[in-house]
Amino acid sequence: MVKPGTRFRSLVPPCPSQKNNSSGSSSLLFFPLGEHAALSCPALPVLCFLPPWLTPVVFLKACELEQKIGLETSAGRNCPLGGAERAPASPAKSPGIRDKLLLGRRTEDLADAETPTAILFSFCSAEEVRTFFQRNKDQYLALIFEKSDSFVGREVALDMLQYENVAVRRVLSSEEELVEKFGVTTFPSGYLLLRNGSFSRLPVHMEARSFYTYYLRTLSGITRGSYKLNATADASNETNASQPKRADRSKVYMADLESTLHYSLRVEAARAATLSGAQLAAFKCYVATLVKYFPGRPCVQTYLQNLDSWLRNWTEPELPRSALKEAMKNNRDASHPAVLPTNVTWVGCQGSEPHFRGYPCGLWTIFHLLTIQAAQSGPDKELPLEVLSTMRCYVRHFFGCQECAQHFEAMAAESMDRVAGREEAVLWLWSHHNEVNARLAGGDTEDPNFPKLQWPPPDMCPQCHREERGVHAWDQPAVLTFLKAHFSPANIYLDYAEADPVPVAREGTGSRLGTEGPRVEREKEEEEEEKETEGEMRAPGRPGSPEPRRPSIVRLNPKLREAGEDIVDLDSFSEQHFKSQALRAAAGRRRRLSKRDTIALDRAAGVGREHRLAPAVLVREEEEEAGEGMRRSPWLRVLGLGFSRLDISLCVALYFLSSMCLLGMYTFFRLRTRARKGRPGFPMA
Ligand SMILES: Cc1cc2nc3c(=O)[nH]c(=O)nc-3n(C[C@H](O)[C@H](O)[C@H](O)COP(=O)(O)OP(=O)(O)OC[C@H]3O[C@@H](n4cnc5c(N)ncnc54)[C@H](O)[C@@H]3O)c2cc1C
Repeated sequence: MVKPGTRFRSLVPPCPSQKNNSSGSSSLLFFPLGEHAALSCPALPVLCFLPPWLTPVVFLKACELEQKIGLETSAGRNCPLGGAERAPASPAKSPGIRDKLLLGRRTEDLADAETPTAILFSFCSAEEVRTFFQRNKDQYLALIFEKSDSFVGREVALDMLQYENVAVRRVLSSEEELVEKFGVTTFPSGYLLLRNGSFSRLPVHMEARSFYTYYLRTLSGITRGSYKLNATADASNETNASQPKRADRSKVYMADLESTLHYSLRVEAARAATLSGAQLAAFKCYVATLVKYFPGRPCVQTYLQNLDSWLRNWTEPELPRSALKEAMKNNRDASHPAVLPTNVTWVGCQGSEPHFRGYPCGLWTIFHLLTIQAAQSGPDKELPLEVLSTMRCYVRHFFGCQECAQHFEAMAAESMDRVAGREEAVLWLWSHHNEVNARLAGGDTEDPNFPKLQWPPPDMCPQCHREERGVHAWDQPAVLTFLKAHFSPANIYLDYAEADPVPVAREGTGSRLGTEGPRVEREKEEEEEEKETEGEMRAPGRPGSPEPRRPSIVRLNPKLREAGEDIVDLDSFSEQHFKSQALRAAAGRRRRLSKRDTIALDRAAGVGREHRLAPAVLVREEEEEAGEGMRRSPWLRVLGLGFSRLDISLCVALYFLSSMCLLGMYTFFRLRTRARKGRPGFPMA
């Protein structure tokens, strides 16, 4: 449970300015190996040609010298601004050797100016800005104007490294030409340049890292590298059957909620041939909670009430699917029609491709909605776990993604029981959903158009976010207020929902319930019902598709799995992005971007849930393989030099050759001297 005052952990190493004993080099842990090795010590190639006994001395001297040169260069020769603007090097903020080599230099002065390392540890000049779009294909250039002791620019650059079409550069406050050109008056402040030369200030609520990063990531055309590849690979054989719908993410859509209910009740829960024991109890509990708290249209509420009473009357230990199916049919002819639409239409939960989002998104939305409704309709301390326990039971017994269910169960087992009030339950679900978001962010199954953010993002709820000495923190009372408004019946919209079979009654559900979709023929509906509940279960959001829907699971970050319950990792995105970039760089082309780590949610009816771990394991293995270079042998880690295996092998080979060469020369001269000594002298004349 998120307790008041919980600190939200940042996985990106804290700014050196906030650390007391930082070496400042920890952020380099995840650098791509190539750069890492190259930066470890520039003397490496020289060392390879030295005989072993000279190595340590020369190595240390060379590194020392290089370090000095780096600093002197940045202080004077290359930097027209002089030493004044050099990045600080106080002992508390002292950067590591690699940082020192670059810190404070202009990006353009560096031979490897376009590498992440160069970008992060240097600053941008007017000339670089002028020629940027000629040299780069990016659509946007974000400039973070800041003072030399600020780290915001570097942090934002770091956060955005894996994103394409946008570049981030820091500009120092002393770069007069640029400061004047952009009319910068506050530091830090961010500006966005476009290819056509126009620019504007980043419209953020707060001049802080998370606000900049969030804004940049949501710009149109910004993609994460891997997704571009994914999309290209998929483009040829994927067709999105459903029409894209206009959705506003600040709204909740009835079409999503009803589609989710239909799928969960008639497909997911009715998958087993019979329901009994805990499974039957979980189902009854789910329906009863829906009746109590789901703010549905009257026909849907009647439907749920009828089903609930029918279930209450069912006293047999086993409930066969055929009986349940019959009980779950719509009844349009009754004086109070009981109808739960059978068409599946995703609006707010629509993915950019059919295999993204959809049902799991709808399920989260339903349960958030239920926790909020429960919090607003009873004494706070009364049955605080009512909705959360229902969700836990539903997920455990019915949710088609078994691995997801296991993760959720683990989270629930750890802290759900400690929830003592209904509002706390709302926040528990919110924070744990964010934990899941953090774990899945950057994974292959994340919809590129809907990146997994810590929710609500700053533009949806600026007052929910705070920065305390550069570290992100949530304002929980503000979050609660926001959640209550977002998941309120007044914010549920009827766009694309099936026409209400009882139009008169619609008035009761509020003015938001306005627009309507075409009414589905009853026969067609019944046909669909049959299709949905029998035989092969089809994908929601993909009508007629022969393929089962495959919502997917992303492998877990074990580090995050270990994380305590109270921690919400806002910055885990950056960490994950950065790490995955390092892994990609190390693995080169080997990485298969994929649906390989996806598992099928839906399986043949009656079989229940299936759990395919193999693909996830494969990916994990692949990831381990990719990260091999990072897991160096202990003595190398102790040295902390960042040599790759290739470096070491080359060195060993060259050491061996040079030693052999020396030995050969020694033997040759020795033999020659001996031969000379032994040879009789020329007879004297
Ligand atoms: C219980 C459960 C466990 C899951 N576990 C896994 C798993 O282990 N691995 C896996 O690959 N997938 C898992 N999923 C699926 C995954 O969480 C997403 O639902 C899915 O990837 C679709 O993501 P989405 O982008 O639509 O957003 P979702 O995460 O599904 O969110 C849906 C909507 O809820 C809102 N929202 C987002 N975050 C919050 C929040 N913190 N609080 C309140 N509202 C929020 C947003 O409006 C968002 O559009 C799980 C789903 C559920 C329901």
